[in-house]
Amino acid sequence: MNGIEVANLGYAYGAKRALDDVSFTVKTGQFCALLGPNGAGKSTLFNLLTRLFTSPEGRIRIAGHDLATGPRAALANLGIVFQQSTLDLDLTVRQNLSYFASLHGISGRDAAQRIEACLRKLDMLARADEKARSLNGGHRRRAEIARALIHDPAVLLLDEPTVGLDAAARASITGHVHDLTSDGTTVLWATHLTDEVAPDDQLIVLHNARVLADGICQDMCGDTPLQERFLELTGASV
Ligand SMILES: Nc1ncnc2c1ncn2[C@@H]1O[C@H](COP(=O)(O)OP(=O)(O)OP(=O)(O)O)[C@@H](O)[C@H]1O
Repeated sequence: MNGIEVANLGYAYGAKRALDDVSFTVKTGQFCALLGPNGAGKSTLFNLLTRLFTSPEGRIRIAGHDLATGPRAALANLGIVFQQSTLDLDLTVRQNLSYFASLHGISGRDAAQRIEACLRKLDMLARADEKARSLNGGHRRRAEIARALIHDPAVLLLDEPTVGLDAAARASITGHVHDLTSDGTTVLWATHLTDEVAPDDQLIVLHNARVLADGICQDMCGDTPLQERFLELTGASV
């Protein structure tokens, strides 16, 4: 089974085509970087994958579940990290995760064990009882990623999760999220930063509403640096 299947997806804002005949598959346990310049259609795609938007054009399957005909099962398999932080800054990290666990109907010992396990995956257990407000930007992001894993989703979506962070925090978060694939989590990571993509990641280049390229990064680039290859493909600046 694949983590994500998107087939012939289209979306328009009035006359403006934001996605046009977009198709791709992300295998279970694969890290997939969705790379595109501003306006490529990344946010629109995320809004469709999370069902904030719906479209009559095309089909989306999450962990084998059709998002249109089986939205409950599809969304239960989805963890989401939005570009803007949604932590409650007055709660501790543990309380933020506990709140999310409740929303998913998880409580008691089960919730406590999941919170510990998710925080451990992001190397955030030592900060569990600190208020979110006292954390730096990188740690806040790691807490949010841990929170997105609380219901053990098969697929994790992250929309430009490193925006506004320094190089060290970006590298740490990128590394932690790559590690999540080792237990079979499928990751779709939207970015416009080529240094967040590893050679064996799947890379989908989105430009002007269409998929320009889809493959394993090192196969796509050969000896050419990704930044250069990206510019060749899009003619855009990153
Ligand atoms: N509400 C809207 N009405 C009209 N056009 C829109 C609307 N939202 C987005 N668009 C257009 O649709 C296209 C795709 O936008 P989208 O936000 O999905 O791109 P993006 O890749 O996420 O860009 P960014 O990195 O800047 O967030 C762009 O040309 C954008 O101007």
